[in-house]
Amino acid sequence: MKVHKVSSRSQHKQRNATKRHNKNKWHKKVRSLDSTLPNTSPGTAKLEQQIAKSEKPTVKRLQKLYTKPVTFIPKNSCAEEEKVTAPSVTSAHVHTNGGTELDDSSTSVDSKEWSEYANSVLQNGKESSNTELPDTDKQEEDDLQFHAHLDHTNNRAVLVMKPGQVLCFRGKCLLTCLYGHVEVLGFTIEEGQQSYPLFSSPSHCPLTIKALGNNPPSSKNKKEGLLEAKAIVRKYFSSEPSKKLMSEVDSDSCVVLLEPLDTPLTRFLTSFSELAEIFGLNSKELRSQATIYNPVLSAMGVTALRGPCAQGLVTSPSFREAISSLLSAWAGEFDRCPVILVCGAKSSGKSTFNRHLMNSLLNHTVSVEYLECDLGQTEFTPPGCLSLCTITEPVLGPPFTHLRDPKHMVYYGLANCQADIDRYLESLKSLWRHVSGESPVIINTMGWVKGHGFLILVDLIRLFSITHVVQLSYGNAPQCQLLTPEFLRTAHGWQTHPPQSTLTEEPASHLNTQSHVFLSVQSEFESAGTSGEMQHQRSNELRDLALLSYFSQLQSSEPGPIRPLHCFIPYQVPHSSVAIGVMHCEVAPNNILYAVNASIVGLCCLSEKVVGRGGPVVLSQTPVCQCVGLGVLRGIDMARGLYFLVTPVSPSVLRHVNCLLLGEITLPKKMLIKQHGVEGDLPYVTTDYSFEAKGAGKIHIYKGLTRPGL
Ligand SMILES: Nc1ncnc2c1ncn2[C@@H]1O[C@H](COP(=O)(O)OP(=O)(O)OP(=O)(O)O)[C@@H](O)[C@H]1O
Repeated sequence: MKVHKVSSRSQHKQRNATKRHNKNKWHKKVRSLDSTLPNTSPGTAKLEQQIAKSEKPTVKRLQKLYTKPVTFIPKNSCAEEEKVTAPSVTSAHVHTNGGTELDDSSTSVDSKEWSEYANSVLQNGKESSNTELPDTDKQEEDDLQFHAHLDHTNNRAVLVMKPGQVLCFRGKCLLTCLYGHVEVLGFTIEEGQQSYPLFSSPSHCPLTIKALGNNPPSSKNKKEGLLEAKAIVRKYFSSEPSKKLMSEVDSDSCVVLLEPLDTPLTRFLTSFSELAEIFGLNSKELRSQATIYNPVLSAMGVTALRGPCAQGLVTSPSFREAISSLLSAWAGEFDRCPVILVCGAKSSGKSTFNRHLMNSLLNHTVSVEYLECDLGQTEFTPPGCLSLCTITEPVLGPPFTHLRDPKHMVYYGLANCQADIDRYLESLKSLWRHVSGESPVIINTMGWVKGHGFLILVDLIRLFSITHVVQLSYGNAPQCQLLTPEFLRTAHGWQTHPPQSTLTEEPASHLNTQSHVFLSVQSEFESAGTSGEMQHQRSNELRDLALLSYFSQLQSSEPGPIRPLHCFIPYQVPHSSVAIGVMHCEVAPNNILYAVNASIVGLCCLSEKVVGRGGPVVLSQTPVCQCVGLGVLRGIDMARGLYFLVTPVSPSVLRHVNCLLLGEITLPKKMLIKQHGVEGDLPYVTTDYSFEAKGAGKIHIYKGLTRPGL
């Protein structure tokens, strides 16, 4: 897209445009002002350390938010179900494949392919059904049997699990607990609760559903429990479920409903050929034929795993102890809510620990606050953003499946903070001012634990009055000095110094002199400390996934064709109403529009009013201000003095945006190279390329090659 030089004529026209749009500078379908949007935080936020001493929320995690209604099944649907169920596989196959129960109702999803696959699994499997198994093997084989029954009419399946049974899987589905309770990534899902989306992607370790059985102190006896469980299973089928399935139901069973999961996000991601298997198996699982043949689960989008690939989350004793003492810290008496900082070297398992901790806390409280300090591997926002989120729902998948609207966010614009540590810390301080102090706070940190990265950790502990430090390590020696209270007494940070130190630059009263509880966690999972090498595991791929996830919000919630970026009607905003700034490098003011065009920009709110004199308003310094989301500046009209911007941010919030910040976070190449439904030349992409062109850049394709010497 062309960017013209600013001319006085265009400036004049643009002044008129500004007048016309004086009130609604964001022109599209601007609705009423959202009065709930808080004011911009000033650039140099003063540190507010003390969280008010406050009451713990007495409400436990909401239960019975809504019970999933049992779908009405028309009377004649039995006949229909019978029609689609043609037995094609004998039960002998089922047992020899070590773990699949094939109810007769499930055979419609069976096929020759499946039978062949089943046989191939059989050859690699351990035993056949008529071989005498030692008791432990029998137990194992038994545990691998997933008793699931498919309801064709409603395209859903009921799975009966016995207490302690674990289903480790790849794929995605919607899970509702119908009877008993199950645990997924630390979160307990009980009968009567809402449905939860589960995503198990090869980008991360597989998810597991663990049956916890029924609550023992029940008012019902065993027999009543059994009858209740059976009645629940029956309710979900139009005809009597198979005898085999019913015989598995017991008073202490767990009964879950599984449904396929299809959302704008999953449709958008899988529309890219490279991401077609984003919820499939990883190469190791494929190679080791780690799947359990179960057509009912497969029909719901779930592939059960077995053997070494079915370990799921590995929790070492220190991992479990840390979680348990943090839960006790929340349950016990305290003057201040626990503020938990989780740190460790790259790929030591910080984010996974955080997810487990967050979910475990959500079993006991309605919300957890999450301060994101990791610019590269963000949990709830696009990369390059620092944020404070209030989390009320469990996170049951990788970050790109659970982006949330943050309570407050600052766009830093880079995937690491080395270039400007002070701006990084000022941004975090400005976010910290919005911590409520009524919920436990989890602080996620970067994997940069050496040199300046380590000094930043020391600062964070002091600045945010951390009550608990969880430090993850792997191997025989810790990757950096342990951040114990004793060490903190004399340690220097980037901005802070030990309180007694004569070198201190800030008054000691501003610093946390309280001590923290130190919890050391030894990560014992196989790949601890090694960056993911498999597809979808590399940091840059995960960042792209987060961005794709963010922009998937533009897609329609109804199934239909995927729409490329240029198909969305852009907002138009006058040059003079929004300031523009480049954060990651020096760009001459004359070239700034070349730089921002066709780029991702942070949509930010400056506290002072932006009034231009016609032409673009260029910032000379990078402000620390609130960011409400990201957008793609898809065009600039110099003649009319307008920016054209595509964003999923709602118009009511956009009205507060008066600053566009450009950083180093770029659009995923996939979004430019694979534009759906475009015939002929792809917008923004050319092969007729001149290195001389201003604002142009070559698309680098990452081939996953390791640099020599690494
Ligand atoms: N306890 C665990 N058991 C099994 N796998 C794990 C465990 N913890 C982490 N992993 C896996 O290791 C990889 C890296 O984990 P994670 O993203 O949690 O590490 P991190 O320290 O947050 O990484 P980064 O420094 O890049 O942010 C992921 O694939 C994750 O699924």
